[in-house]
Amino acid sequence: MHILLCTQPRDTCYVASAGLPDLIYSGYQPHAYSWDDFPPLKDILDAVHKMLPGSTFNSLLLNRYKGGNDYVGWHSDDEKLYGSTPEIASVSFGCERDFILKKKSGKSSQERRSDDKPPLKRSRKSSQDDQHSFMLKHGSLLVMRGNTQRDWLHSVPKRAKAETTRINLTFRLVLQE
Ligand SMILES: O=C(O)CCC(=O)C(=O)O
Ligand SMILES: [Fe+2]
Repeated sequence: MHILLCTQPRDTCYVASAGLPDLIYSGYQPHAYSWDDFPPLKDILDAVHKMLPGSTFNSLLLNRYKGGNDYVGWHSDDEKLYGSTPEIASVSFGCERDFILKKKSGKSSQERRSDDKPPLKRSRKSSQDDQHSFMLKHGSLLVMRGNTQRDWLHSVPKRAKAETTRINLTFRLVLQE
């Protein structure tokens, strides 16, 4: 008998308002907990709504990185249920970790240029504009919106020096039909 264990390289938990369509990402379909199960998370949601007037979030994907071996690989949060221009508010607590944004291939600032540079020059390795790194500190709020998920990948790579736990909360809006 073959047993296939699919585990993520960090701990996750999903919280969502009642009645939303199920979240399925990278082959996972997490159980949706209720906000009432976690009053402190509801308080943080209220604080985020106050910080970002005009934005609405109704779900939360929580990540726990227990140390530098825990990570999230390159991905974009472009699931259909978030619509074409998802807004994601990401709050971090605990150990500082690097958060890296990398432009998707075909979207690089050089490839997109419509000037008449020779093809050889144009196909050189991606420019510095195509990757950005942010150190996400305890208590920080990072917002991704617009075409970020369409045009960019992001990751939190392994870091040998990160010894303590980091908790990250990504608030999202699941659209309803
Ligand atoms: O931990 C982070 O800062 C990012 C988490 C993330 O990208 C995600 O939950 O989709
Ligand atoms: Fe993400």
